[in-house]
Formats: sequence, structure tokens, C-alpha cells
Amino acid sequence: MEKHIAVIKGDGIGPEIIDQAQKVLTRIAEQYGHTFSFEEVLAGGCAIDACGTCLPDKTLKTCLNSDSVLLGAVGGPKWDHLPGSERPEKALLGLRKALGLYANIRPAVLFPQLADASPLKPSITANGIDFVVVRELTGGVYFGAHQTTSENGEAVASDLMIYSEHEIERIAHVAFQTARKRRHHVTSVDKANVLDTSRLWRKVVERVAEQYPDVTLSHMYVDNAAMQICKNPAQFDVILTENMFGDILSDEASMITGTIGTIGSSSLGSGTRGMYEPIHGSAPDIAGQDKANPIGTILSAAMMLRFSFDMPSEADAIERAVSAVLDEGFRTGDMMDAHTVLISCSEMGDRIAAAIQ
Ligand SMILES: NC(=O)C1=CN([C@@H]2O[C@H](COP(=O)(O)OP(=O)(O)OC[C@H]3O[C@@H](n4cnc5c(N)ncnc54)[C@H](O)[C@@H]3O)[C@@H](O)[C@H]2O)C=CC1
Ligand SMILES: CC(C)CC(=O)C(=O)O
Ligand SMILES: [Mg+2]
Repeated sequence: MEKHIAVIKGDGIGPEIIDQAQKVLTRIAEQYGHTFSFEEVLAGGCAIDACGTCLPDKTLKTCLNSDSVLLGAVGGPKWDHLPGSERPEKALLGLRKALGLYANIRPAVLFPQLADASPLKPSITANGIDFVVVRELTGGVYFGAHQTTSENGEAVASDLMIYSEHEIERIAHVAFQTARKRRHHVTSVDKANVLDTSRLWRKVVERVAEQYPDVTLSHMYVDNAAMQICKNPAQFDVILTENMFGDILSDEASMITGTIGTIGSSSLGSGTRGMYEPIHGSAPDIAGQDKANPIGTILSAAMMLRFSFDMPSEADAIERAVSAVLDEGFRTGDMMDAHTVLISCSEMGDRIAAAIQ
């Protein structure tokens, strides 16, 4: 099969981790007789530096013409002084909106090999961690009007959180359909004791639930959810939530599996094209040191094969290779414990690529 992949390396550790995912995809292409063509385009801070804008037209066009997009991460201290509308992160929001990617799927799975890296007690991790956050991605407060004004000589800022029924409905369907392929339970997370958007969210989710009588639904306030994820993660199968809550809870969910560095994500819309990226950011504190964990990006590439290219065997092969390298005891710094062997980002990529069969 021939596939055209738009590649956005971005900023910070972005180029380092994307290089490893490309190694792995190239190895898959060789082993399974596919042709993957990679077209690298700029977005984020590096695009601001090169073209004066975080999301150049060429980048958007290339992504729209691709079979899927592989993205590292954008942003960093160099661009933090810019106004909100010009920051590197705007590129990410712009891409998600322009590509219609309203569903962000972020799994939280504890690799048994990483149980010692989890900050949770063994009595909690013994019950396993295997849930998925289905996060609404193109609505909510990240996309409402942002403004800073002045009242009586004092600066006042506001960010508008808006949700319409159809936006809630379509992401709820994704969550229920995801649950059907798993353990048949959805926990919808909101703040319906305070927010109108959340009260609408609950009403629409309950309506959609009627079409999935085989899936159980419960509701949880987001503050309680943040606590329950640490206390008893095994209770969750599918967490359905809005954009910002999902952003925050998925970082928390990643950490209880040992590190944010191993979690990939898919962002999907109505077609097969998706955008695939690790859930973490550009990690400026370790950028350029060949230290970053590339596994989240490599597993995002596996998701691309599974969800966008209908290549489940190839996706399985990547996941098995990751597991095999962890079995051998190799770790990047973020997931080290006393009995494991420290390797670099690029060595991790080499080893995973070589382990693909
Ligand atoms: N999808 C994206 O492009 C995202 C971009 N960002 C941007 O990234 C920049 C840094 O944001 P932070 O809040 O520091 O979050 P971050 O996720 O980049 O880093 C948080 C911590 O996790 C560590 N970390 C992250 N990924 C890692 C990996 N693969 N291997 C090992 N350690 C890893 C970092 O070293 C840091 O200590 C900001 O400009 C932010 O806006 C943040 C989140 C998502
Ligand atoms: C950088 C933000 C726009 C989003 C974010 O943190 C994320 O999607 O994980
Ligand atoms: Mg985030």
C-alpha cells in the first residue's frame, strides 16, 4: 500500500522523537511491502522563525492532501512572550480545527514492565490500568473568544467556553462506540454542578446513551475524577470529557502509568485521515540532548497504521516491538528504575525498529 504522510517535527524534542517514529515506520514499510512517503512541513515556533507564522498555508495544504499527519510537539520558552493569537500552540489548534479532528483518543495503559515506574502503590497498580480518554478536541474554552481588556485601569481577561449539542453528540458516539469494543462502560466527566456547558453535556450524553443499551454510563465531576484516577484507576474503561478537562486528566492518567513519555494519541474526524502525536509537549528542559522518550510518538505511529491505514498487523508489530525492548530492560531516563539500563532516545528508536518482525 502507498501512503503519503505529512510530518510536522515542531519544536523542542519534536525532531528527536519524530526521527524515531520515522525509523520505525520505514522498517514496517520494508518488512510489509508498503511505501510510505514522508513530506516534512513546518508548524509551531520553528515556522514562526522561518516564515513569520506558526501555521503556514503550505503546511495546512500538505496536511489536507495527506493520508495522515504525524506530529511531534510545538512551543517553547523562546515564543512565550508572543500574544496568544501568534503563539506556536495556535498551530496545533488551527490544524485540529481545519482538519475537523474533533475526537482525541488517549489511552492510559500500564505496561507490566513499567509497574515500578508508576508513582502509585503496588496495591493499586496490581489491579491494572487500562482505560482510554475520549477527549472532545475542537470545541470548548480553547476555541471560544479570548480577550484581555481594561476596566478601571485594571486588566481583565476572559476565555469563553462554548459547546453546542452536535459537538457533544458526535464525541459521545465515539465514546460509546469505543466502549463497545472494550469493557462496555463510559464515565462522562463534567462540572455540571457549576457550568451550563456541562449541564448541556450531561443531557446530550444521556440522550446518546439510549442508543447504546449494552454500554453502562456514569457521570463524575471533574475534580472527583482527578482524585479517582489516582485512587482507583481500574474503575475506568472509557472516560468521555470535554477539551480542557481531557487535556488535564490525560496528563494525569499518563503519569500513573509511569511516564508521560510512553502515551500516544490519535485525533480523528469523520474521514480516515487523522493526526497522530504523543500527548506530551516539546519538553524544552531536555530538548537537544537525545534523552527524550520516543515511545509515545512510536505508539502514535502504530495508531496511525491501525486507525487511518487499516493495517492492524503492522500496528501490532510495532506494539510487540516496544514491549520486547522494555522486556529486555532498556529505558530512557523518565522510566528508569534500579534494575534497568539507560539508553538514549535514538538508541530506543533503533532498538524498537530492529525488534520489528
Ligand atoms: N501537543 C503539543 O504540541 C503540546 C505542546 N505543549 C507545549 O510544550 C511546551 C512545554 O510544555 P510543558 O508544560 O513543559 O509540558 P511537556 O509535556 O513538554 O513537559 C512536561 C515534563 O515532562 C517531561 N517530558 C515530556 N515529554 C517527555 C518525553 N517524551 N520523554 C521524557 N520526558 C518528557 C518534560 O521533560 C517535562 O519535565 C510548552 O510550550 C507547551 O505549550 C504542551 C503540551 C502539548
Ligand atoms: C498545547 C495545547 C494547545 C494542547 C495540549 O496541551 C494538548 O493537546 O495536550
Ligand atoms: Mg496537553
